[in-house]
This record gives sequence, C-alpha cells and structure tokens, in this order.
Amino acid sequence: MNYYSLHHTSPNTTFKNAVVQGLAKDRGIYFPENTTPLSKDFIENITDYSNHEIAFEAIKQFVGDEIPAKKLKAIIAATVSFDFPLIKIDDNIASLELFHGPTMAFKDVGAKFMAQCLEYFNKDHKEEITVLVATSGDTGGAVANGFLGAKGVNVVILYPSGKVSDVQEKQLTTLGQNITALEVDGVFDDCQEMVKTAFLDTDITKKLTSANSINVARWLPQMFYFFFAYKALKKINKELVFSVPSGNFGNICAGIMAKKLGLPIQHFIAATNINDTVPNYLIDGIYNPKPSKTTISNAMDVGNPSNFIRIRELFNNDLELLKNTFSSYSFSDIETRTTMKDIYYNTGYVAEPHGAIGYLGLKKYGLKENEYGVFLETAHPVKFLDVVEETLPVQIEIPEQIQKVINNKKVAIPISNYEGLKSFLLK
Ligand SMILES: Cc1ncc(COP(=O)(O)O)c(C=O)c1O
Ligand SMILES: N[C@@H](CCOP(=O)(O)O)C(=O)O
Repeated sequence: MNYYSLHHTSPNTTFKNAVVQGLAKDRGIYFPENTTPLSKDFIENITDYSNHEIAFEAIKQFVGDEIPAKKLKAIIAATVSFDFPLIKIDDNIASLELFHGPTMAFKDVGAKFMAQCLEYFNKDHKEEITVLVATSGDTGGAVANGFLGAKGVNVVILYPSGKVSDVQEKQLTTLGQNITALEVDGVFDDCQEMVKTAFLDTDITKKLTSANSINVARWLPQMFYFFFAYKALKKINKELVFSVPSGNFGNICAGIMAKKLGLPIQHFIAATNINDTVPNYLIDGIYNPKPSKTTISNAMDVGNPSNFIRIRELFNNDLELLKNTFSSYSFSDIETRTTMKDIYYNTGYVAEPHGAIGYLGLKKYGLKENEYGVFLETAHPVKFLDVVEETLPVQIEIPEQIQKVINNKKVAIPISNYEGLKSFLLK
C-alpha cells in the first residue's frame, strides 16, 4: 500500500517509509492511497472470527506485502493480547473499555503495533532511529512501554510540565534505558509543534520518526476497537453510534476508517472538553485552532488536533457530507464531574473524566429508538486518581501495572522551547 502526504507536495511512499519517516518531508501526515472495503460476507459473519483474525483482515491491505502475512499475524498476536470488554451501562448504552493493556489506556495497541513494525523494518539495526513523541498524558507511557529496550531505537517523549496526571508522569519518566522524557514549559500543542519542527530541521541528522497517531502504524490499529465492539453487539440488531472522547482525533478517525472498510456504523460523535476547535468548526465552518486549555480530562487538552485533516479527507473536505455521519460536542469540567456522579449513582460504574465525556456525547446526540450507543472508556480511572477520588465516593485499587512504576523516581530534562529539543537531539 502506498501513502500520500495530506500537504500534497511530497512524493507518495510505501508503508515502510511512512512508518520509518512518521511525517512527510512537506510536513503533511500520510494517508492511504486506496481503501478497499472488506467483503460483506466477512462483516456479516464477523462473530465466526477471532479478534486476531479480525485485526488481520482490517489491517492487511494497509501493510500490503511489506510485512509477510505470517509476521503480521505474529505482530497482531503480540499486540491484541488483552480484553476489550463492553460493559452495559443502561438499556441502550455500553462502555467499551480499552484500558486493560499494560499502561491502562487505549494507546497500548497502536504503540505496540508500531514498535514491532519498526523493529521489523530495522531488523538489521543498520541505523539508529530516534522516535519523537508528544504527549498530553497517555501516549507517552504507552510508547515508553512499547519501545522499552528496543534495539537501535531511542525514544524521546515531550510532555507539558504540570499538565499530566501523577500516574501518567510516572509512566513516562521512570523507565530509563532507551527512553528519555523532556518536560516542556508549555502545553501539549507546543510539544506537538516542536516534534513537527524537528522533522524539517536540516541541522538534525539523526533519523527521526514519530510515535504519535500521525504515524500510520500508530493510528491504523485503533480501527480494531470498532470491529471488536461491532462483533460483540452484532446480535442486538440496532444501528451503532460511537461516541469517542477526542483530543488529537486519531481514535475517532480510525473508527471512520473502519466504517470505510464496511463496518455498518450509523454515526460518530467526537466528544471533547472545552478544547473545542472541532465542535466550533462544525457550527460555523471555520477551522480556528487555539492554544489548548487545561482541564480535568487532560489527555484531551489539544487545541490543534493533528488528525482532523485526515477526517476531512475521508469526507472529501465536504462539511455537509461530514455532518451526515459526524457530530462533535464540547463539555466543561463541571459537566464532566456531574456526569461521573450521575453514572456512578445510577449504575455503580466508575467512569474517569474522558469516558464521562464520551457518555455525555451520546446524551447530547440523543439516541433514537433503533440506535445503540457505545462510548469509548479510553483509560482506567486510576490514571486520574485525584479527580476520580475527589468526585466519587470511591477508593481506587492500584492495579499491578501501576504499582510497578508509582514509587519510582521521576527523571526528566526540563526544556522551555524548540532550541532545548534541538540541542538535546544534537548531542
Ligand atoms: C484517555 C484518553 N482519552 C481520549 C484521548 C483522545 O484520543 P485522540 O487523541 O485519539 O482523539 C486520549 C489521548 O489521545 C486519551 O489519552
Ligand atoms: N491524548 C494524547 C495526545 C497525543 O495523541 P496521539 O494519539 O496523536 O499520540 C496523549 O495521551 O498523549
């Protein structure tokens, strides 16, 4: 499969190059040249297939023959190695829990998948690769864990100082080995901007790639979740509506790709916190990215979502076409906390702030009689321990994955601007 840059001035390239480069030379993110829907028969009989088989069918055309089928299956087996349960919340709503992996957020699948693709493409370790990643909280930990100890790979994580939760900070600053954390005096968008700037800086001769969802190998495996949910809900015979708590918009964009592959999904809701660039765009057609604002759903504190350009591409840059399938609503911290309480007191379910915003998205959309809503619970409540325990009368047990890092010493290098990143990379 070949990929083109969404800035349209770099040449098209292979899956391998798209993964190894991360971003095109013209600073555009890559998009697959073609998408062929899966057979109707496969979709209709999806319950006959294992999650590994489904993931293979979903991803294989995007990899093409650049990774042999046997190897791709092994990568999937190592990636899709935990559960993705659907928890019934009420008669027509379920929570799709994506946090049962090693770092307890939905990023684990993409991070592991990308790490293994890169390892395959760089198997002779001819070149040392530096993986740059900007995080508002969860990507950093997942990428650190996914790439820990990978030969010939150094990971550099940029995160906004004071704007990630304590657990998230421990996950991305304590592993050592080939992982370095840079603590940025700024917001997530500053980190993301610095990463993109580094790609174009000709003084930096290190081979760079990105492990954010701008990298196709990080982004595309997120399609799997929508297939797994569809499989689990096949028998209910209702139209599916997904509400995805959104920040950089990679996850929801992967869902729309799943629909493009033939998954019958009625509607997508991108639920955001007060970082409302996309909800505003749907109202007035003006795309006006703003610096991100701090909220209790910090992993979605993104003012200029990298993937929205992919979503526009999927709808031929036609706003009216987009609106037929896609809505986006923004919610405040007060609404988020109230909803966490409502869900808890009505059902006993502990939703963390991002999941609660997903649930709010479904409520605002207003499900019809023939529709069933799924909100993505994108992280475990323990990752937002302070917010959850001060909002709900619960004490969250610390899972083993988190116990491993929580008492370790944070090691991070403070930087205040792009020059700080550059001088680190030039060392
Ligand atoms: C817990 C959580 N929820 C939601 C999001 C938003 O996902 P996306 O950036 O794919 O829109 C993130 C970060 O990406 C996250 O960490
Ligand atoms: N919310 C993310 C922000 C980066 O998103 P990505 O999917 O593009 O890596 C985070 O947790 O870091």
